[in-house]
Amino acid sequence: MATLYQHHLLPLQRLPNSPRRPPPRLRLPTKPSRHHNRQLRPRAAASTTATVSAMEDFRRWLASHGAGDGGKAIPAAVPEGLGLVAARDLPRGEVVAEVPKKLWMDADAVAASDIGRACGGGGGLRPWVAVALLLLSEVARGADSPWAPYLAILPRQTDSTIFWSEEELLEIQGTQLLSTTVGVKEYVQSEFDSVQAEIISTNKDLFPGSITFDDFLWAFGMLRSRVFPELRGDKLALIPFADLVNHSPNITSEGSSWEIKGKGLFGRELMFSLRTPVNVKSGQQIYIQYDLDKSNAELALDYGFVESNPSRDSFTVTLEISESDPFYGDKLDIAEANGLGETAYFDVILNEPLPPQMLPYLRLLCIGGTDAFLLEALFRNSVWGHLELPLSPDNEESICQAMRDACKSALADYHTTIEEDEELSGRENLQPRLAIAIGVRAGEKKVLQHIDGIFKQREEELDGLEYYQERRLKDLGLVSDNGEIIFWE
Ligand SMILES: C[S@@+](CC[C@H](N)C(=O)[O-])C[C@H]1O[C@@H](n2cnc3c(N)ncnc32)[C@H](O)[C@@H]1O
Repeated sequence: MATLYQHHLLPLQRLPNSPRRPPPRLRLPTKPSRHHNRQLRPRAAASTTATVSAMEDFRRWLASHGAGDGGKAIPAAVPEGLGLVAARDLPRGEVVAEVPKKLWMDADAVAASDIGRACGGGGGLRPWVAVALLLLSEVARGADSPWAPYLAILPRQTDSTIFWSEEELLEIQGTQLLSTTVGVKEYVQSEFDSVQAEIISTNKDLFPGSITFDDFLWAFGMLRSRVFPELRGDKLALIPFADLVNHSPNITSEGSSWEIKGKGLFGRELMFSLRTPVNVKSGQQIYIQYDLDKSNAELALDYGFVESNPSRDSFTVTLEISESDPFYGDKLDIAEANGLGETAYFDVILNEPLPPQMLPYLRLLCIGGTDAFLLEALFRNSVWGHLELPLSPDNEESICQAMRDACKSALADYHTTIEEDEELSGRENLQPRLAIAIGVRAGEKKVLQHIDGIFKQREEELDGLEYYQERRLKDLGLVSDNGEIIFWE
């Protein structure tokens, strides 16, 4: 029988970011922004002044390195923290920021740095770990760092769930987002443990103060929220200036808003070039679309915001062939032959049909009794085709029941109802993190209700469906047009 995982309630006390941890000792950027945990650390008036001068330093730094593009976009304070504001009317497609490679924090910058020298060019490290270490070591250098004006304007936090306190995480109790957040932090912790042992503790000169897990998590969070999606993996790079551009849900164009091109003599100097995807009036903020494919949970985890668009509400259904299933081996063979495995993940989106392979996989999991003959080797090449349509009333009823039970039990694990969430979300002056929590948990529940609705409707239609045996008889010409079985007189 199938095992259905809806989500995992993870013990909060295991979060690596427990308040018992000592505060970070590395001096991280102090840019005040709305991302500061307002409840715990209200913005100090003095630091606002520091930001103004930090912004001026940053603009000067950009100008002195030939970054910009004729001053069309100006880094400025905006509701999302910092952003890019149009200095004049800009038509769609206009280049608004050009950033030469010498300013990027990427694998080549790591290789050329002391970090690169300390670890053989940095090539043995995961790309994000290498750039994270570069970021932290440059922060440690303070004013001596060539990137100092950029580092000074980076936020101390975003509203990504990786930065939430345990109390804030309680607001997403029972959600898949909590489970993912805990998993990501555990992953970052394990990477931190190894670089701490192998690089940080053995290169005290590069990291004169101690680097804590919170520092490393900050670096991870900066990369996660600022790297342009296509620049992941080996190409991972922080692009100062261009990375100030914020996201707007109103921009729905598919194409990329940026490119890397050669400039200068023989096009030798690489330049990151950002374009505005829409017309922007002078004084308005320039926005792009970060990623049309990300769910609200992914937006919350990566960037610390969500959208009210229902197509961002999604729930990942995890299905698994149970090892105790008497047909485990055959079912696994069939799943593998069709590109799936013992465990399969299906992202269901609100108000959209189920992913195409979900029903066949579910039917496979629930095969038993008189349908088991389909698992025989004789059917191996054709079985998936049969699974795409209902097999038998018993099998179809089992998948409906399994999914409806799973949805019911998942819905029972949330600590609020959709109605309560909707009431809360209508309140004024909602804290950004609470608004994210409400958006994600309401979205997950709506998707679970949507899945339940699909299987409820199917349950009601069970009698009217056509099953394998009828299809087979039809193929053999043994069923008349009105559905009667043809007998010989
Ligand atoms: C690439 S950075 C953009 C620059 C950033 N605003 C800053 O102050 O440095 C991405 C971060 O900007 C913020 N952001 C971008 N678009 C946003 C939006 N539509 N709503 C809320 N925050 C947004 C989030 O904190 C996100 O993690």
